[in-house]
Amino acid sequence: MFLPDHPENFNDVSRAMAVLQSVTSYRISQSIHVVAKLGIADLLKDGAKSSEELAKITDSHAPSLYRVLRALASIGIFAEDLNGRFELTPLGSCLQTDISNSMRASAIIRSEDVYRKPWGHLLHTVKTGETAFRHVYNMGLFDYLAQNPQTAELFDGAMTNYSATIQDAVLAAYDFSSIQKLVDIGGGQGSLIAAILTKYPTMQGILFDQAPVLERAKPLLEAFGVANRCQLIAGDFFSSVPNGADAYIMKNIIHDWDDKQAITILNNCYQAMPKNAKLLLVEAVIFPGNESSVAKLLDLEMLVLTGGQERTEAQHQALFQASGLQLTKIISTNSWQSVIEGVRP
Ligand SMILES: C[S@@+](CC[C@H](N)C(=O)[O-])C[C@H]1O[C@@H](n2cnc3c(N)ncnc32)[C@H](O)[C@@H]1O
Repeated sequence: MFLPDHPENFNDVSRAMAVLQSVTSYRISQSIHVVAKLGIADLLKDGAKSSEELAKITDSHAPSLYRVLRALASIGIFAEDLNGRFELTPLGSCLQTDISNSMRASAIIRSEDVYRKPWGHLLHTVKTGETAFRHVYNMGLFDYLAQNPQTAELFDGAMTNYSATIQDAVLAAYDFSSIQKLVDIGGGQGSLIAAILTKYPTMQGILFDQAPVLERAKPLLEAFGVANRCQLIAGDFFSSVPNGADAYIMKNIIHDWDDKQAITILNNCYQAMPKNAKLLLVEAVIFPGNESSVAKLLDLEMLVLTGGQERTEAQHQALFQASGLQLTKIISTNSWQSVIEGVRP
């Protein structure tokens, strides 16, 4: 956060500068987008390179690339040495491709048209309540992704990046040991179910998502060595979900949808669940108060892109109740997401 924690302690100029830093943060996101897209962090993983060398490999304009790298070095993304060569820093390392804490796909997609154009229409959403994405593209985000496979691949990669940052916290906070068969509804590329199946070697899994997404999930499940215990089932969670498992998990699904749609998905789970089966949501819970909150900012992505929302405990409770489910507990994790556990009574 750029804004000072206690703005009342700052003078007029420092307050104005703090606001200006937030207002101009696009300079940073656009610059990170460029270096992520050019794969600069991957090119630096074996050692420092000059902007001329990097420009030659990436077919770029060296003086312009230098200015972008210099600016990013000023905020710790890279470091420039005395010979004008750039090297990776711990922050810049996160822009590499094949590492567990990679944010490269996230950095790229955030400044692509699929995100950037709708964000330019936030005012329209605030004036009318219409989701900016629908206003711009005349369809929902997931229909757009189905029609744009390259963007969809990037989106899945960004979700996988995101998941990697919280799934250890989920595994540490929640005991899955009583579960024999777990269905991950809208599980994307399967990184969460793969991590759970790895920790629980006798558990069987089902990864449920749209067919093209499942195609992209196969390599990840194979890489984790769990493909033989994880069935892939394609379908539409607005119609039905696989029957008869003793637990169902949905990570960052319900927040994509408005209350009516969320209740339809939850009720389809209810219909498929045997008595006493568990439903687990991995979602943010919005708490009252003005503390800085990842969830309150992510909520704006839902406002702009999907038409969903991040929810308070009472709002989650109301969704469960309207779907026939009983919310049993909310377990906070060592991340900004919680595990919300429910049961089919
Ligand atoms: C925000 S992503 C979450 C992916 C994954 N759970 C994660 O946290 O990384 C939403 C997922 O829902 C899937 N999805 C969207 N609409 C769907 C539908 N109607 N039926 C099944 N899956 C759907 C998308 O393909 C995508 O994988």
